[in-house]
Amino acid sequence: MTSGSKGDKLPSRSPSMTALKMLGKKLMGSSSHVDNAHILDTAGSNTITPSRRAPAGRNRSPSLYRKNHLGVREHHGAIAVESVESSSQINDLIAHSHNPFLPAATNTIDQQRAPLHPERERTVHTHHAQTPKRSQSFISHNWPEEKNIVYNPYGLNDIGRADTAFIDTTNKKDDLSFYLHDGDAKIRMLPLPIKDPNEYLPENMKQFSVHLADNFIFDPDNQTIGSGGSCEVRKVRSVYRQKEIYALKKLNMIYEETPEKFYKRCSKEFIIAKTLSHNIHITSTFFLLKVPTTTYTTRGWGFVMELGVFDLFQLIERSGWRNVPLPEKYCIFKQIAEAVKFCHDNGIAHRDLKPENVLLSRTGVCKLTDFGISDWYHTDPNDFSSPIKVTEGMIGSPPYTPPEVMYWDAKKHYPERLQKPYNPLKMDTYALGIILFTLVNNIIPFIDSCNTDPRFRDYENSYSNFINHKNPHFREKGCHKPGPGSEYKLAKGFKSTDASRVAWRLADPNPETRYTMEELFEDPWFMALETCVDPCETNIVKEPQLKRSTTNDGGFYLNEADGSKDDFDEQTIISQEQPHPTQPPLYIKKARSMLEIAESPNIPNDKTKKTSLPKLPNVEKTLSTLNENESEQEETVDSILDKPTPTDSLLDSPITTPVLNNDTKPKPIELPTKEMSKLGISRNGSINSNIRMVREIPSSSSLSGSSSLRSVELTNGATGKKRPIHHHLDVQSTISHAPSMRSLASR
Ligand SMILES: Nc1ncnc2c1ncn2[C@@H]1O[C@H](COP(=O)(O)OP(=O)(O)OP(=O)(O)O)[C@@H](O)[C@H]1O
Repeated sequence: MTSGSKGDKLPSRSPSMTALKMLGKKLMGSSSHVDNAHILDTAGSNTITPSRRAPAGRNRSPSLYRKNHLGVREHHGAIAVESVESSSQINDLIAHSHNPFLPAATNTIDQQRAPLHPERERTVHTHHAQTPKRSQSFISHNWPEEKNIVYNPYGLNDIGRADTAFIDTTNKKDDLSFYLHDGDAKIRMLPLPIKDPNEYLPENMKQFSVHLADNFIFDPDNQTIGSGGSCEVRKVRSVYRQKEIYALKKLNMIYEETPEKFYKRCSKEFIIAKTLSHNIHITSTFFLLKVPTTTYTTRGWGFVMELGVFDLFQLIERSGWRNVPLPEKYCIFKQIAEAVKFCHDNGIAHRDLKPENVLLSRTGVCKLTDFGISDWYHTDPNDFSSPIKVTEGMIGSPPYTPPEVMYWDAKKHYPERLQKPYNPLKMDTYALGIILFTLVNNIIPFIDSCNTDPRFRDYENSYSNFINHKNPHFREKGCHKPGPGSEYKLAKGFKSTDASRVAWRLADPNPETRYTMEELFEDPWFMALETCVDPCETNIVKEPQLKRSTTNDGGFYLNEADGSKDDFDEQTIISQEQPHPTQPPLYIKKARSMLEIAESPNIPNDKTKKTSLPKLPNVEKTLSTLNENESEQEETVDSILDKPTPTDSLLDSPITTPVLNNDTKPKPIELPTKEMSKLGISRNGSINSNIRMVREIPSSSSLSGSSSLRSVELTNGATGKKRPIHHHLDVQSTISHAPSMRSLASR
């Protein structure tokens, strides 16, 4: 059961933090943070440079929920990659931003030479101020700098490509993709041809098939089950086993992003997500595929992922959440902590932890997702003994973003001296602390983790008060004395001074003394927490089968591994119809007769030879639905994919629990240098990928109720997936359609 009615067919925008903030406003009886600009004027003069004070009543975005990704830069241990820019400098760069890909010709030349000083070539570029036509929902977002585009010997692929003309996003006249909207002003269309994801993936991740339509079909209800700043999430089914349902995270190119940057950003997210897809607390990400244009989706790239039932935010916002016993909340917290630990153990900092990025499986297992701004945190991503790479710039989602990162928020106008490189791991531990506060108090503790927020100032004062008067050793390593008690507003809800210790130590405003993950896992209270999931359980969702792969000439290859499976009992013939005079024929298959199957159960399977395979049903339908204008286009695989894919009316199978059967152990990340170069990732692992905007929350109707899930959990008990201690999905909701939240969020 979700926050919305089951019959609701309209995808609802997420109330997200806006809703929490609204709730916070109600519960805490304080003025909204939209009014906080004046606080800047009244805050201590030592922290705010008068000349930089925000004018009272400055016009902030109606959307309080936002992610800022302005001017993120990385340091490599002691080696600074470039001089520190202040907010004002960043703003200057915004005003004079240029795209490192520019001009296209220069860019391709640049790609052919190794820079003498790659770091120097990374300059900060932001687009925050000069977006010509930004949709309302993007107003509050800072745009990622264009940086870290380094020597890319493989970028030669771009030479002569149609999309090189689109690289200049600062010059809208030349950027034809700017005009290629799908009707939604937010989303830009990628120029054709859509690039092959394999071009951007390291050898060990290259995929047999790169087209969604080869092996998947859209779920018939075709609903958006979630969306974020640069994605929309829909259900897809395996062509072969239609009961197997997965999530397709369709990635959108956004304003100011070049196609090349889009490809690099998405492939980086995919590589990280896939690398981590070996843990029960990480949402499995399977494939990075080309997605065709459909009735509701524009062409592009998308991830096929494990399907979550809903995210943790949606659970917390339910009215019944406040009745959830603390041990169950702590169980959720520990599961998230396990996920974060796994990321860190694998060299990755998540950097955007928040309830929206924790999905719940059908059996109530918490799974971390959204690695869109995650990064390798070692200076050498392949060497886990190398120093931690510190970060600069504003990233993340307030209030889960710690104070040391908030100093980089240009909107806060903090003095430069406060903007110091920070440890991304401490970002994650701080966010864990805020998540724990939120789980326990049913509300975020404050809106921004910085002193422009009066609630945060209260918290800081309480922190100092507790240390000065109650426990002077509180911040010392190994001190497990009781934390603050019920006399402190943000400790009361824990009903345990041990639990409050953990929350406060994690959300320590001072990063130097903040709990590390190691300290968290050594904390006696945390260690004693019982979870309903065995943390050693490595079973993850079964990877969908890829059996067919479209070739460049429109035919298909058969996957040797899967091709002889008995559920694939067709034979192929060559179609008489040719899609285009210049194109070779499409290969289609006809069903084999029972006699033929009996005579030869297995299909001859020679992977070196192109096997004639069926033109997929959806592609066939697609071809028949070409509209006049589009049919004038030369038909390539890409153009076929670009046509609407009709939904398959035969799909009416009930949703079933994906099979959990993978025993793969976590592996350290191994990313060859050349592959990293190809991705535009420097040796320090940095890449400009920090693009975040307003998110939406799935329509509740797309999500299943929990009553049937309990039985799933119990029947699966024998496989050891989850101990039936808690059922985290059983949270009542009586305010599923709070209009104020929805309407505010959808403004
Ligand atoms: N695999 C999935 N199964 C079900 N729902 C999902 C899945 N992945 C994402 N969602 C839903 O879509 C939302 C947005 O997804 P995600 O956070 O990955 O996108 P994003 O563009 O990075 O969003 P944001 O801007 O909030 O970070 C999630 O909060 C969740 O509600």
